[in-house]
Order: sequence, then structure tokens, then C-alpha cells
Amino acid sequence: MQIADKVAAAKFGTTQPIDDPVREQQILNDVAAKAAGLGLDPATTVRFFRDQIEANKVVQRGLYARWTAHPEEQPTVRPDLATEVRPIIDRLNAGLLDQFAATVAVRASHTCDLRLVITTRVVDLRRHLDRLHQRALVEAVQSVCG
Ligand SMILES: O=C(O)C(=O)C[C@]1(C(=O)O)C=C[C@@H](O)C=C1
Repeated sequence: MQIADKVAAAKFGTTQPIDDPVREQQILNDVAAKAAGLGLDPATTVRFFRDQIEANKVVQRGLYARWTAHPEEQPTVRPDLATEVRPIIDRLNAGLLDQFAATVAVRASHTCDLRLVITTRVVDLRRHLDRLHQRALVEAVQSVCG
């Protein structure tokens, strides 16, 4: 979700569709392959990363609608998807995977749901999230616990 605004800016006004199933499958295959080596359940890990992708698309679709309705809010620069944006996504995903592995115990704990609610709220307040990004954040963290 952190990168979704940049992805939308890279694609808006181009023929590159929001949905890229080939790229999604590459990401999910990659995390599934790495999950086992980190002692993670591949299915759980894939579910978490699928949520990140869906959250990303929630933001992209919302920004497309906003920018179409309010052209004055359209981005003025278009970052390059392949050379600028996807390398950042790869780095974010590597960090997320590390964190997913580092938090196995706390995510399984009975305090996870409460911690997640608090942390999500803190992120919301710190980042001054609008409704669109709040919705995406909820989607992104929905399967963190358990
Ligand atoms: O890389 C893209 O094209 C994105 O839009 C990002 C992303 C992702 O979250 O990694 C989201 C949607 C696409 O279907 C593929 C990947």
C-alpha cells in the first residue's frame, strides 16, 4: 500500500492496465518459494501477499477515479513502472517477508488482534490517511493474525 500511489502515477494515462496477473503470479511464486526457507507456511504467506496486491489495487482504482473526476489532482510526473516502481515493490516485499517471518510468534498470540487494531490506528494517524488509504490498509492487514 505504501507504493500504490506511485504505481497509479506510473500507469495512469498509459495503456498499462491496473491488473497484471503475470506479475502478480511471479510475486506469489517468489514468496511461496522463499517462505519454506524461512520456516513459514507457504499458503499463509501467499495469502498475506495477495492481500498486499489487492490493497494496492484498491488504491490504484480509487486514485484513477479521483484523478478522472478531478483532473487538477492528476500527477504531474510519471515514474517508470519497470525501472523505478517495481524495484521499490521488490524491496518492500523482501522487507515484508522478513517481518512476516520475524513476527510468527506475536502473530499467533492471542494479543495479535488487539495489537493490530492499535498499530493500524497509529499508522492511520501518523500518516493522515484518507478514506481510500484507510480502506486499503484494512484490506492489507486482514490476515496478519492467526
Ligand atoms: O506492478 C504492478 O503493475 C502493480 O500494479 C503492483 C501490483 C503489486 O501489488 O505488486 C498490483 C497489481 C498488479 O496486478 C501487479 C502487481
